[in-house]
Amino acid sequence: MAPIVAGKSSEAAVTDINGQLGSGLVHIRNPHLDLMSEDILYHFGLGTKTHDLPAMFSDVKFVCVGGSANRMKAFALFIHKELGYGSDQNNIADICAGTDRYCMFKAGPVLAISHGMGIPSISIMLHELIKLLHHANCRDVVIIRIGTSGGIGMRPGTVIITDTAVDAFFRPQFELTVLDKVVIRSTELDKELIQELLLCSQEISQFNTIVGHTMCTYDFYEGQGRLDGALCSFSSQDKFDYLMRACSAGVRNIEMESSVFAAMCRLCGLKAAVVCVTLLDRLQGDQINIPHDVLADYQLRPQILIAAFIKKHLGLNT
Ligand SMILES: O=P(O)(O)O[C@@H]1C[C@H](O)[C@@H](CO)O1
Ligand SMILES: O=c1cc[nH]c(=O)[nH]1
Repeated sequence: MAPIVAGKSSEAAVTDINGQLGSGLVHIRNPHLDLMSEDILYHFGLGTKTHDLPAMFSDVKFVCVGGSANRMKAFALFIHKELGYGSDQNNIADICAGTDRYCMFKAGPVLAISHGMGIPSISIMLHELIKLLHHANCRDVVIIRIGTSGGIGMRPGTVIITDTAVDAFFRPQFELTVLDKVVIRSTELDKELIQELLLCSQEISQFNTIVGHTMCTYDFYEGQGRLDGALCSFSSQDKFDYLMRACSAGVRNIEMESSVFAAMCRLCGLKAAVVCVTLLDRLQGDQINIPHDVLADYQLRPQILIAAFIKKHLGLNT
């Protein structure tokens, strides 16, 4: 089946998006939505008739997303304190408490949301998040994924800012089957935002941060060339050769959400970035066996960088 390549149509999309970016509004690319009298954001437990979304969210300027609910709650508490709103846990309530699919916390202009693991999970969250930002009339929103990853030839604890998310063939694209057609979308991320984040990390100077390609896979084990899953059909040499080819193609880390995140945010005119810490060097092994306190310290690194970035944007001292 011939895929629908996003080449020409995505160029048209960029023109569209630029127009939309002028107003700063989120670009919803679905004509059916206007015909609906109510929109239920089922996995958030929110809706346009049951909740006053503009009153709840119109001041949102930064959205931070990550896989784990606990990490995103910890980030919400951290940013709440960093922005000077205090450290009282009681001030942070889960806005999606009506459902256990995702959790969502708000600290002033910052929204923190968990997205679970993998492309299907983050993509459902993004559909509802992007519609939420649209219904709430949010403007000039920056969205950042703060996650964990496996590095390739990187010292564990290195923070990688993604320039382009690539697939398992190292192509800068995300493929989705829509009806019975394969749709291909670009996974390029905002260059200006990448440089701003890199500068921020140099200013805080607390950990090594680099810019590179991030490979996004559909699986943690075989899909990332691990030898320690329940199934494995390749040799350790095959694994090593594949990771070395990825490295030669510019891939510096591997995770499981960046491609659909980049593609959807780009098409909807959202300035987006992916910032992931590496938990291990995949050329050295597959198992994540670092002590709990080291893991906690590593997971904090993208949060520290993004907190500094947000504070800088808000004109607060870092
Ligand atoms: O945001 P997180 O740390 O969940 O991202 C990576 C990619 C997968 O979701 C998960 C695998 O452990 O970690
Ligand atoms: O190796 C790793 C570590 C975290 N997340 C991944 O997807 N892969």
